[in-house]
Amino acid sequence: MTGGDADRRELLRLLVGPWVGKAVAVAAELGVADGLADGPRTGAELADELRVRQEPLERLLRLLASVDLVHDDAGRYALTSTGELLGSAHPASMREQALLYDSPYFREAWDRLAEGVRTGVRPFEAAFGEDVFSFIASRPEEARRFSSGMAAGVGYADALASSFDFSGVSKVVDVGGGDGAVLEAVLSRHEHVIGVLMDLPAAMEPARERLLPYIAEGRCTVVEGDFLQGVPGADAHILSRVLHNWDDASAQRILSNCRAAMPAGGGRVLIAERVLPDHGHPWLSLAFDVHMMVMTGGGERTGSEYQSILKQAGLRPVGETEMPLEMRLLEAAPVHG
Ligand SMILES: C[S@@+](CC[C@H](N)C(=O)[O-])C[C@H]1O[C@@H](n2cnc3c(N)ncnc32)[C@H](O)[C@@H]1O
Repeated sequence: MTGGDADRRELLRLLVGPWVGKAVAVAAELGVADGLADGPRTGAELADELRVRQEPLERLLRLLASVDLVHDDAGRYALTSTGELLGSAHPASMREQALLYDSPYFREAWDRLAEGVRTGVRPFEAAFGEDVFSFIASRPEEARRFSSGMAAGVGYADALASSFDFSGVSKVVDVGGGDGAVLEAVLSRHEHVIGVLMDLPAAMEPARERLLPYIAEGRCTVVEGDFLQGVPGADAHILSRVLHNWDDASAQRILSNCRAAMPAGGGRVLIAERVLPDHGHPWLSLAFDVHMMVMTGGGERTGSEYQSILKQAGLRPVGETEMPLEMRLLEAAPVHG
């Protein structure tokens, strides 16, 4: 029978999803994981440390326990391995991603989803009258939060740096490289490679901060530029989570600009994206597909859709590797080269 208790609970689980997401973001904001990083605490100890009220904190913690972010350790709250990722000092910390996804402008853009589906307008632009990158450009606090939130979501950077054979590459350009988390992974693993990070002005400061050791060594430069106009030359161009922000015409333009900046007879474009399968419903990739529709007017593509935009840009796929978080590394080479 349909409409039984199990169906209703399942639907309710989805409907209250935003409440749970908000509770996780609030835990990140209050520093719950930092407060538990050195070991289990009673509710009273944690409330004292975080300077919050014990009773509402314990109710928040009970909800976090229901989704396996904390657990009961002999009457004290302790982090699970998932909960540890909300700690700001964790090497793979996702705290900044939790804070970014809770940004009011993310929510306001999502509030326009119905309008976007009804009329085809871009929800972010309907909400704010400009595109997301212009919006961020005039708000330094949001630019910083965007950079650190994106960097916290780059849990595939080491996989990218080790999946591709960089032995024949002397110079790499990270096109739209954000705060440089991907380029940092490449430069740290491949000491013979020099790198250029290219992005909009708002990304310059966080990128220079992260890449400072490599800039000091003379192995890295950080440059402002518009990838729709052109990109610096290199043996390899990285496009990590860039193409999914753009419609096909602009994505082709970015790829053509990389193609034009490749050395005669070679070069690679390394595309890190979620690639939609022809069949099946991978929830993470599909959630990001709708998120891209809301935020940028872009979207995730299937393998054949990537092949088609590569072809239009004079490129051909030459390799594909699975990475964590449903990400893939697509390698492309010039069609004639
Ligand atoms: C989704 S972020 C990805 C950042 C980084 N590659 C990563 O994977 O973490 C997209 C990046 O594209 C940059 N961007 C947007 N429009 C650009 C343009 N016209 N020229 C250069 N960079 C641009 C943004 O500033 C942002 O850093």
